[in-house]
Amino acid sequence: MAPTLADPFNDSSALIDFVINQGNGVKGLSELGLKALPKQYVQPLEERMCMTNIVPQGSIPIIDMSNWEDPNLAKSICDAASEWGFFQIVNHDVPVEVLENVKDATYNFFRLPAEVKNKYSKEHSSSNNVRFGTSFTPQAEKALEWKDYLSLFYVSEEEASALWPSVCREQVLDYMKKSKVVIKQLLQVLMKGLNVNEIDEAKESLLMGSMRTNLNYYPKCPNPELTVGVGRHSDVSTLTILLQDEIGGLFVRGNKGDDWIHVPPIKGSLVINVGDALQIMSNGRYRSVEHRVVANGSKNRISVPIFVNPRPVDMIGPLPELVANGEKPIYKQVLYSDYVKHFFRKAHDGKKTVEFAEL
Ligand SMILES: COc1cc(/C=C/C(=O)SCCNC(=O)CCNC(=O)[C@H](O)C(C)(C)COP(=O)(O)OP(=O)(O)OC[C@H]2O[C@@H](n3cnc4c(N)ncnc43)[C@H](O)[C@@H]2OP(=O)(O)O)ccc1O
Ligand SMILES: O=C(O)CCC(=O)C(=O)O
Ligand SMILES: [Fe+2]
Repeated sequence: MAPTLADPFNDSSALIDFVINQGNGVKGLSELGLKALPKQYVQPLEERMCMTNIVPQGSIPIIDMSNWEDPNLAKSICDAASEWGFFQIVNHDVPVEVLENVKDATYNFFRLPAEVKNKYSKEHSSSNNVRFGTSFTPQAEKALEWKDYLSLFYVSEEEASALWPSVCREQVLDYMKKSKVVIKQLLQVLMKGLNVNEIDEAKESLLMGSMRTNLNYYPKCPNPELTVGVGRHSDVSTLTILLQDEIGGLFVRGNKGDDWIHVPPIKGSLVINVGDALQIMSNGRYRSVEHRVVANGSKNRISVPIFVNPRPVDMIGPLPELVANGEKPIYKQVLYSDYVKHFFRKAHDGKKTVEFAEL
C-alpha cells in the first residue's frame, strides 16, 4: 500500500520497500506529490550543486560533423577529447527520427506499471543483461540519487528479442545500430590522434566490443537543490554517446578547480564523452571527465546513453603502440570486468575508479 502524505517515509525500510522492492522507483515517489524530499535523498552539502560554481558563459565544444573530409574536424575531436573529455556533435549521421523514437520509447517504458517494470529488477530479471533500477548502488550509498533507469547490455538480436522489454526494444536496437557509424568515425579519428593508424578487428573489439544502453528517467523532485539526479562520476566506457531531451541538467567539471559547465540541450545533437577505458588505453592523453546531473523541481527529464566498451573479458591498459614509442605507462593492465565491477560496487565518487588501474 502506498504511504499517505502525512507519513512520508520516516522509516527507511518503508521507503526501500516502496521504491526498490515494489519497483515504484523515484518516479513513484514523485507521483505521490510529496511536499518534501524524503531524508534518504538528502545529499551532504559538498555533493549538492552550488550555483556559484557554475561557469555562466562556459561551454564544451560543439563539433559539426557534416564535413568529414575536413582535417580541422579530426583536430577538433582530438583536442576536445584531451582538453575537455566532453563535446557535442551536430549534423552527424544518426537520423533525428531514430533519436525521437528512442526518447518516446523511454517514456513508454517508464509509463508501464511498477509491477511490470519490476520484472526487470536485479531480484526478478531473468538475466544480468537487463536491469531496471533506481539510484546507482542503493546498498552502498549514504544518500540515494533521484533517478530510475533501465540498463540493456547488448549480446545479440536474439537475446534482445527474448529478454528486452518489447515497448522499447526495437527503438533501442535501432538507436544503437545507427550510432555505430558515428562511433566508428570518432574512434578512427581518436586513434589517429595517438598515431594508431590501423584499427584491425582485434583493436575494434578492444575499443567497442560491447555496448550497453541505459534509459534514464529523472522525475520532477520536491527540493531539487537538496539532492542529485546522478552524483559526480566518470563513465567506465571507452566512449559514451548521450542523447538528452530539451530539459537540461547535465554538468561537466571544468578545467579549474570546482567549476562546473552546463551542457545545453541542442536539438538533434549527441553529447560525446571519453570514458575511463579510453583514458587508460590512451595512457592519459584523452581524459574521462567528472560529470553530474541535477534534479529538476518542475519537469521530468530523460536521457539515453550508449556506453561503448571493451568486452568484459578484455585486458585493458595503455595501448602497445604508445608504449612501443617509448612512452612510460601510467596504468597497469586490468581485466575490464573487474574494473566495471569495482565501479558498480561503490557509490559514485568522482574520478576515484581510475585509481584501480593506476601503477
Ligand atoms: C546505473 O547508473 C549509472 C550507470 C553508469 C554507467 C556507466 C558506464 O560506463 S556503463 C558501461 C559499463 N561497461 C559494461 O557494462 C561492459 C562490461 N560489462 C561487464 O563487465 C559485466 O557485464 C558487468 C557489468 C561487470 C556485470 O557482470 P556480471 O558478471 O553480471 O557481474 P555482477 O557480479 O552481476 O555485477 C557486478 C556488480 O555490478 C552491479 N551491476 C551489474 N550491472 C549493473 C548495471 N547495469 N547497473 C548498475 N549496477 C550493475 C551488480 O549489482 C554487482 O554489484 P553487487 O553489489 O550486486 O555485487 C554511470 C552512472 C550511473 O549513475
Ligand atoms: O543524464 C545525463 O545527462 C547523464 C547521465 C550519465 O552521466 C550516465 O548515465 O552515466
Ligand atoms: Fe555518466
